[in-house]
Amino acid sequence: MSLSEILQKGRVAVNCGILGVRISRKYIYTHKMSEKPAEHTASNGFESKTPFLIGVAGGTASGKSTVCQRIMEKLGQQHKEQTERRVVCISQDSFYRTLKPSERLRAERGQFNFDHPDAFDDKKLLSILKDILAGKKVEVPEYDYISNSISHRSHTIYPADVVLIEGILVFYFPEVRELFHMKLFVDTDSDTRLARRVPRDIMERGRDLEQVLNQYMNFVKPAFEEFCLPTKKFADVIIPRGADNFVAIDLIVQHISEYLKKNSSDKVQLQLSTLAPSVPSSPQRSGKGGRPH
Ligand SMILES: Nc1ncnc2c1ncn2[C@@H]1O[C@H](COP(=O)(O)OP(=O)(O)O)[C@@H](O)[C@H]1O
Ligand SMILES: O=c1ccn([C@@H]2O[C@H](COP(=O)(O)O)[C@@H](O)[C@H]2O)c(=O)[nH]1
Repeated sequence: MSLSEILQKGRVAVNCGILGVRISRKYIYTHKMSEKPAEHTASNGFESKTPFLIGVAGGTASGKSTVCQRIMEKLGQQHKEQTERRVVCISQDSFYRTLKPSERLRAERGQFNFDHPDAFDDKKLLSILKDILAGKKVEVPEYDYISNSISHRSHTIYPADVVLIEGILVFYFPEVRELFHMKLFVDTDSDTRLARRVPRDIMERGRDLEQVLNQYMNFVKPAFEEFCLPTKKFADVIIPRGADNFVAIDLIVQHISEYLKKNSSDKVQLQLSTLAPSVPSSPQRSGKGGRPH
């Protein structure tokens, strides 16, 4: 059964161990109304030909970016020129707010809470998302984790059919949350997340082991429990094990590709070469004997 068929079935909460699907009444309404998805009557108040906006939340290092990357790859978007992309991805990290001098000093000592909602400029995020939904081209800054600040570089996000926005707290701010047509939550076990965050922060974000562990225990873990985890309830689709969950990713890709196909009469043909369901080739992939997370 395809994800869209599941979506037509009514208000259900399914978790078959592979893919947790939680569908709100509002969401079903949106999709039942959208026989022609190109003109989806958005539940977010934006009507007609606005991009299909997908929020991807989950704890740090749960695999949000990797899941988005897989979705882009499977839709043949990853290697396209920015101007040609029909699916684009943005990170919430681009919307960290500028720190005051005293906060900057604390951040340098690993004593600033980057996992608290106050660390973000949610108004700016909201305004950019509204521009995207209005079909505008926007500039999204790059975040520099070494200097703990927005860098001088930015990416131009051209109007696209589908926009993914990933981040730890994308479902936290109600006005932002309400803009999404689809909400995904990447649900990866916390030990696995910590085991991934340590090497990533050391190798890619210029931290040392002590800093990473202190920050994790003092800020990341408590803030995850207080602010991120409670937003799981807003998700339409929960993806256990993140990017390892080939079945969930295939279902999501199938749903997006159906949307794109119906929306593509006047646009370039999609290259859906990799849409066939992935065949489990290892115990880890099939879930038999793989890592227990
Ligand atoms: N399924 C996976 N198996 C192994 N490593 C993974 C997997 N998913 C993500 N990673 C690695 O874990 C780290 C965090 O993943 P990432 O996708 O950046 O998470 P997030 O965007 O949620 O912070 C990265 O180094 C990434 O390469
Ligand atoms: O300057 C910064 C900004 C953020 N962080 C940490 O990043 C993660 C969010 O990014 P993910 O890719 O989702 O992990 C968050 O937990 C912050 O603690 C940082 O360390 N420094």
